[in-house]
Amino acid sequence: MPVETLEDKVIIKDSRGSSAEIYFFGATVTSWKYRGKELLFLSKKSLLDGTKGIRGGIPVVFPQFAKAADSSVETAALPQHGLARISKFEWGGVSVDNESEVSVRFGLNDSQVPENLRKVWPKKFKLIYTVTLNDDTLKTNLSVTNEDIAPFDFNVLLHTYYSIPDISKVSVDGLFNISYVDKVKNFTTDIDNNQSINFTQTTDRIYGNVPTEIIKININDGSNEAFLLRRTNLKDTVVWNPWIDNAKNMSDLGDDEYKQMVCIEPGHVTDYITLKPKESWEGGQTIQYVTLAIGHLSV
Ligand SMILES: O=P(O)(O)OC[C@H]1O[C@@H](O)[C@H](O)[C@@H](O)[C@@H]1O
Repeated sequence: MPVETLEDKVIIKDSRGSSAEIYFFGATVTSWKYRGKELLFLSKKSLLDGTKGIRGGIPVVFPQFAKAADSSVETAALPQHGLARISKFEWGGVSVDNESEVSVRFGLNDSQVPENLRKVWPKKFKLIYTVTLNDDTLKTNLSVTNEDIAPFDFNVLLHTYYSIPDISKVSVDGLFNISYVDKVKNFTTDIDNNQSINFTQTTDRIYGNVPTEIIKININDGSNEAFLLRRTNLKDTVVWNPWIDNAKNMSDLGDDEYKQMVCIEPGHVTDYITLKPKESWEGGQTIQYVTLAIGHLSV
């Protein structure tokens, strides 16, 4: 059975032994295993009972990234990272199931959103989230449709937590020379002139309008493993690691777990996408896990 639907989640398996698990709560992908090896981080302290957003995997951020800086925008009263990650999606069924690919869908419309959230952002919308597994590649794709009678604005972001052996052995390529807003330095704008990003302290950067085709997350422990991230219609990328002090202050992250995770989050967050009634927007990410020595990639 390549697709197993349980009460709280769906498990998909590909013919070569890769698998993924997706909770209905937030349509959060909580596990992606390449032939048995876990590639996504999920905190041991994460609640999975639908009372709080899941700490790990790939929470879907919609329609607001972080807290809105401008209190006059329509999404300003929503909680941090919006409503999708704390709403229960419905099962949309299997869309592809063949030798090379398994693809499943989840849906969310405004009537399924908790009442308190619907009150503060009373828009009619429909999300369709598609998760596709193909051996070493995971694709997550979101479509947003405006079912209201007036336009609305939204942010979107795929808050991907990669599982890593040690944060000191990770580097990220592909964001060199691109300006970013540094949340750690009071939202100042900066440009990194290091070829790769390395992690030695709290890192919380919003890279805007990233032209790079491939962002590469390298595991520098001699294993020659890397993730190749390709984005569709997601122009911005957030890079986040909470580091020691923030980890200690988070109830759903173990004190040392910051070492085992890095978030590389493709999204559209530096401004809002406006959708007119009946219009749809679509975007997503494709992540390939590579294990061979593939030499220097020019990214
Ligand atoms: O604790 P949350 O709401 O899941 O957010 C986690 C992090 O998410 C990142 O996307 C933000 O840039 C960080 O500022 C934030 O701390």
